[in-house]
Amino acid sequence: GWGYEPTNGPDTWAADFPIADGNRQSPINIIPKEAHYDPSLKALKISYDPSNTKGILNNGHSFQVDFVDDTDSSTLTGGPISGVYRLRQFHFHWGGSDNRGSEHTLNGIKFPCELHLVHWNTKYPSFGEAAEKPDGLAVVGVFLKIGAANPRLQKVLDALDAIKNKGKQTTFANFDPRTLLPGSPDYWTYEGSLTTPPLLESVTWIVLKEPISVSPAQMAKFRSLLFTGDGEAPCYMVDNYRPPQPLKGRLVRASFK
Ligand SMILES: Nc1nnc(SCC(=O)Nc2ccc(S(N)(=O)=O)cc2)s1
Ligand SMILES: [Zn+2]
Repeated sequence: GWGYEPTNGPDTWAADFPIADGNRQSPINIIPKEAHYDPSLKALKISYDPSNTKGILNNGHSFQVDFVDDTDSSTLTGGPISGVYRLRQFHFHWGGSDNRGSEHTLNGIKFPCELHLVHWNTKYPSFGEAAEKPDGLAVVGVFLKIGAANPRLQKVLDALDAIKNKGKQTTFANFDPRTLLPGSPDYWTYEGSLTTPPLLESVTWIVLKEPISVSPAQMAKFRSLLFTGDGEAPCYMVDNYRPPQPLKGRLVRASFK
């Protein structure tokens, strides 16, 4: 199956997922000077209910915190989207060292890590259905930059020892992902795709301008996870990021001047 090694990594994905060479692929390199300020863009409205937290899973590509999404209790509205999108899960992408790891880049600069909060449009009956529609998903991306330890991350990182191997999951409750968001509401937005197979072109990307902090020791926790299952030759879960893809004429809009 697909992965991030030389034999199954991003450069090989087009063989099984031809949409990899599509016209609205993600991530992209964001060049702030080439983004278009759009005064009609609304503020993001994010409201999460921590009691919707369902669990934490090592899926062999990243780890994700899953949310109960059978009601409108954890939602994203406003910003560039219309209607109500429900939080499904959040996960991260990171590098084997601090000079790489993010999927989106800023003026070609890679951050050590990037958080994705995945939401689906409730005009569709399920995540799976929404994932197949051009306006089906909205993912909020947050850059992490090396600095002081981030206490908001710690509860997530403390759960990683219990999900070291692919397929492992454990209970994880009462987490408010809002605590992971930076103070500034400023964002860039563009029409893109899932950044892993099936690479579906169904994502309205909302990338926040202000990074949050992560310490070197906290980055080491991310890098302690394994891509591999129990009993397999261990392979550290690092460099699980897709590099930037061609813009192909797309507009990147900014919510700020
Ligand atoms: N019918 C379908 N069910 N599930 C899928 S794909 C499962 C899924 O959530 N994939 C996913 C892949 C990448 C991203 S990301 N990195 O945020 O673009 C988010 C989510 S398609
Ligand atoms: Zn992601």
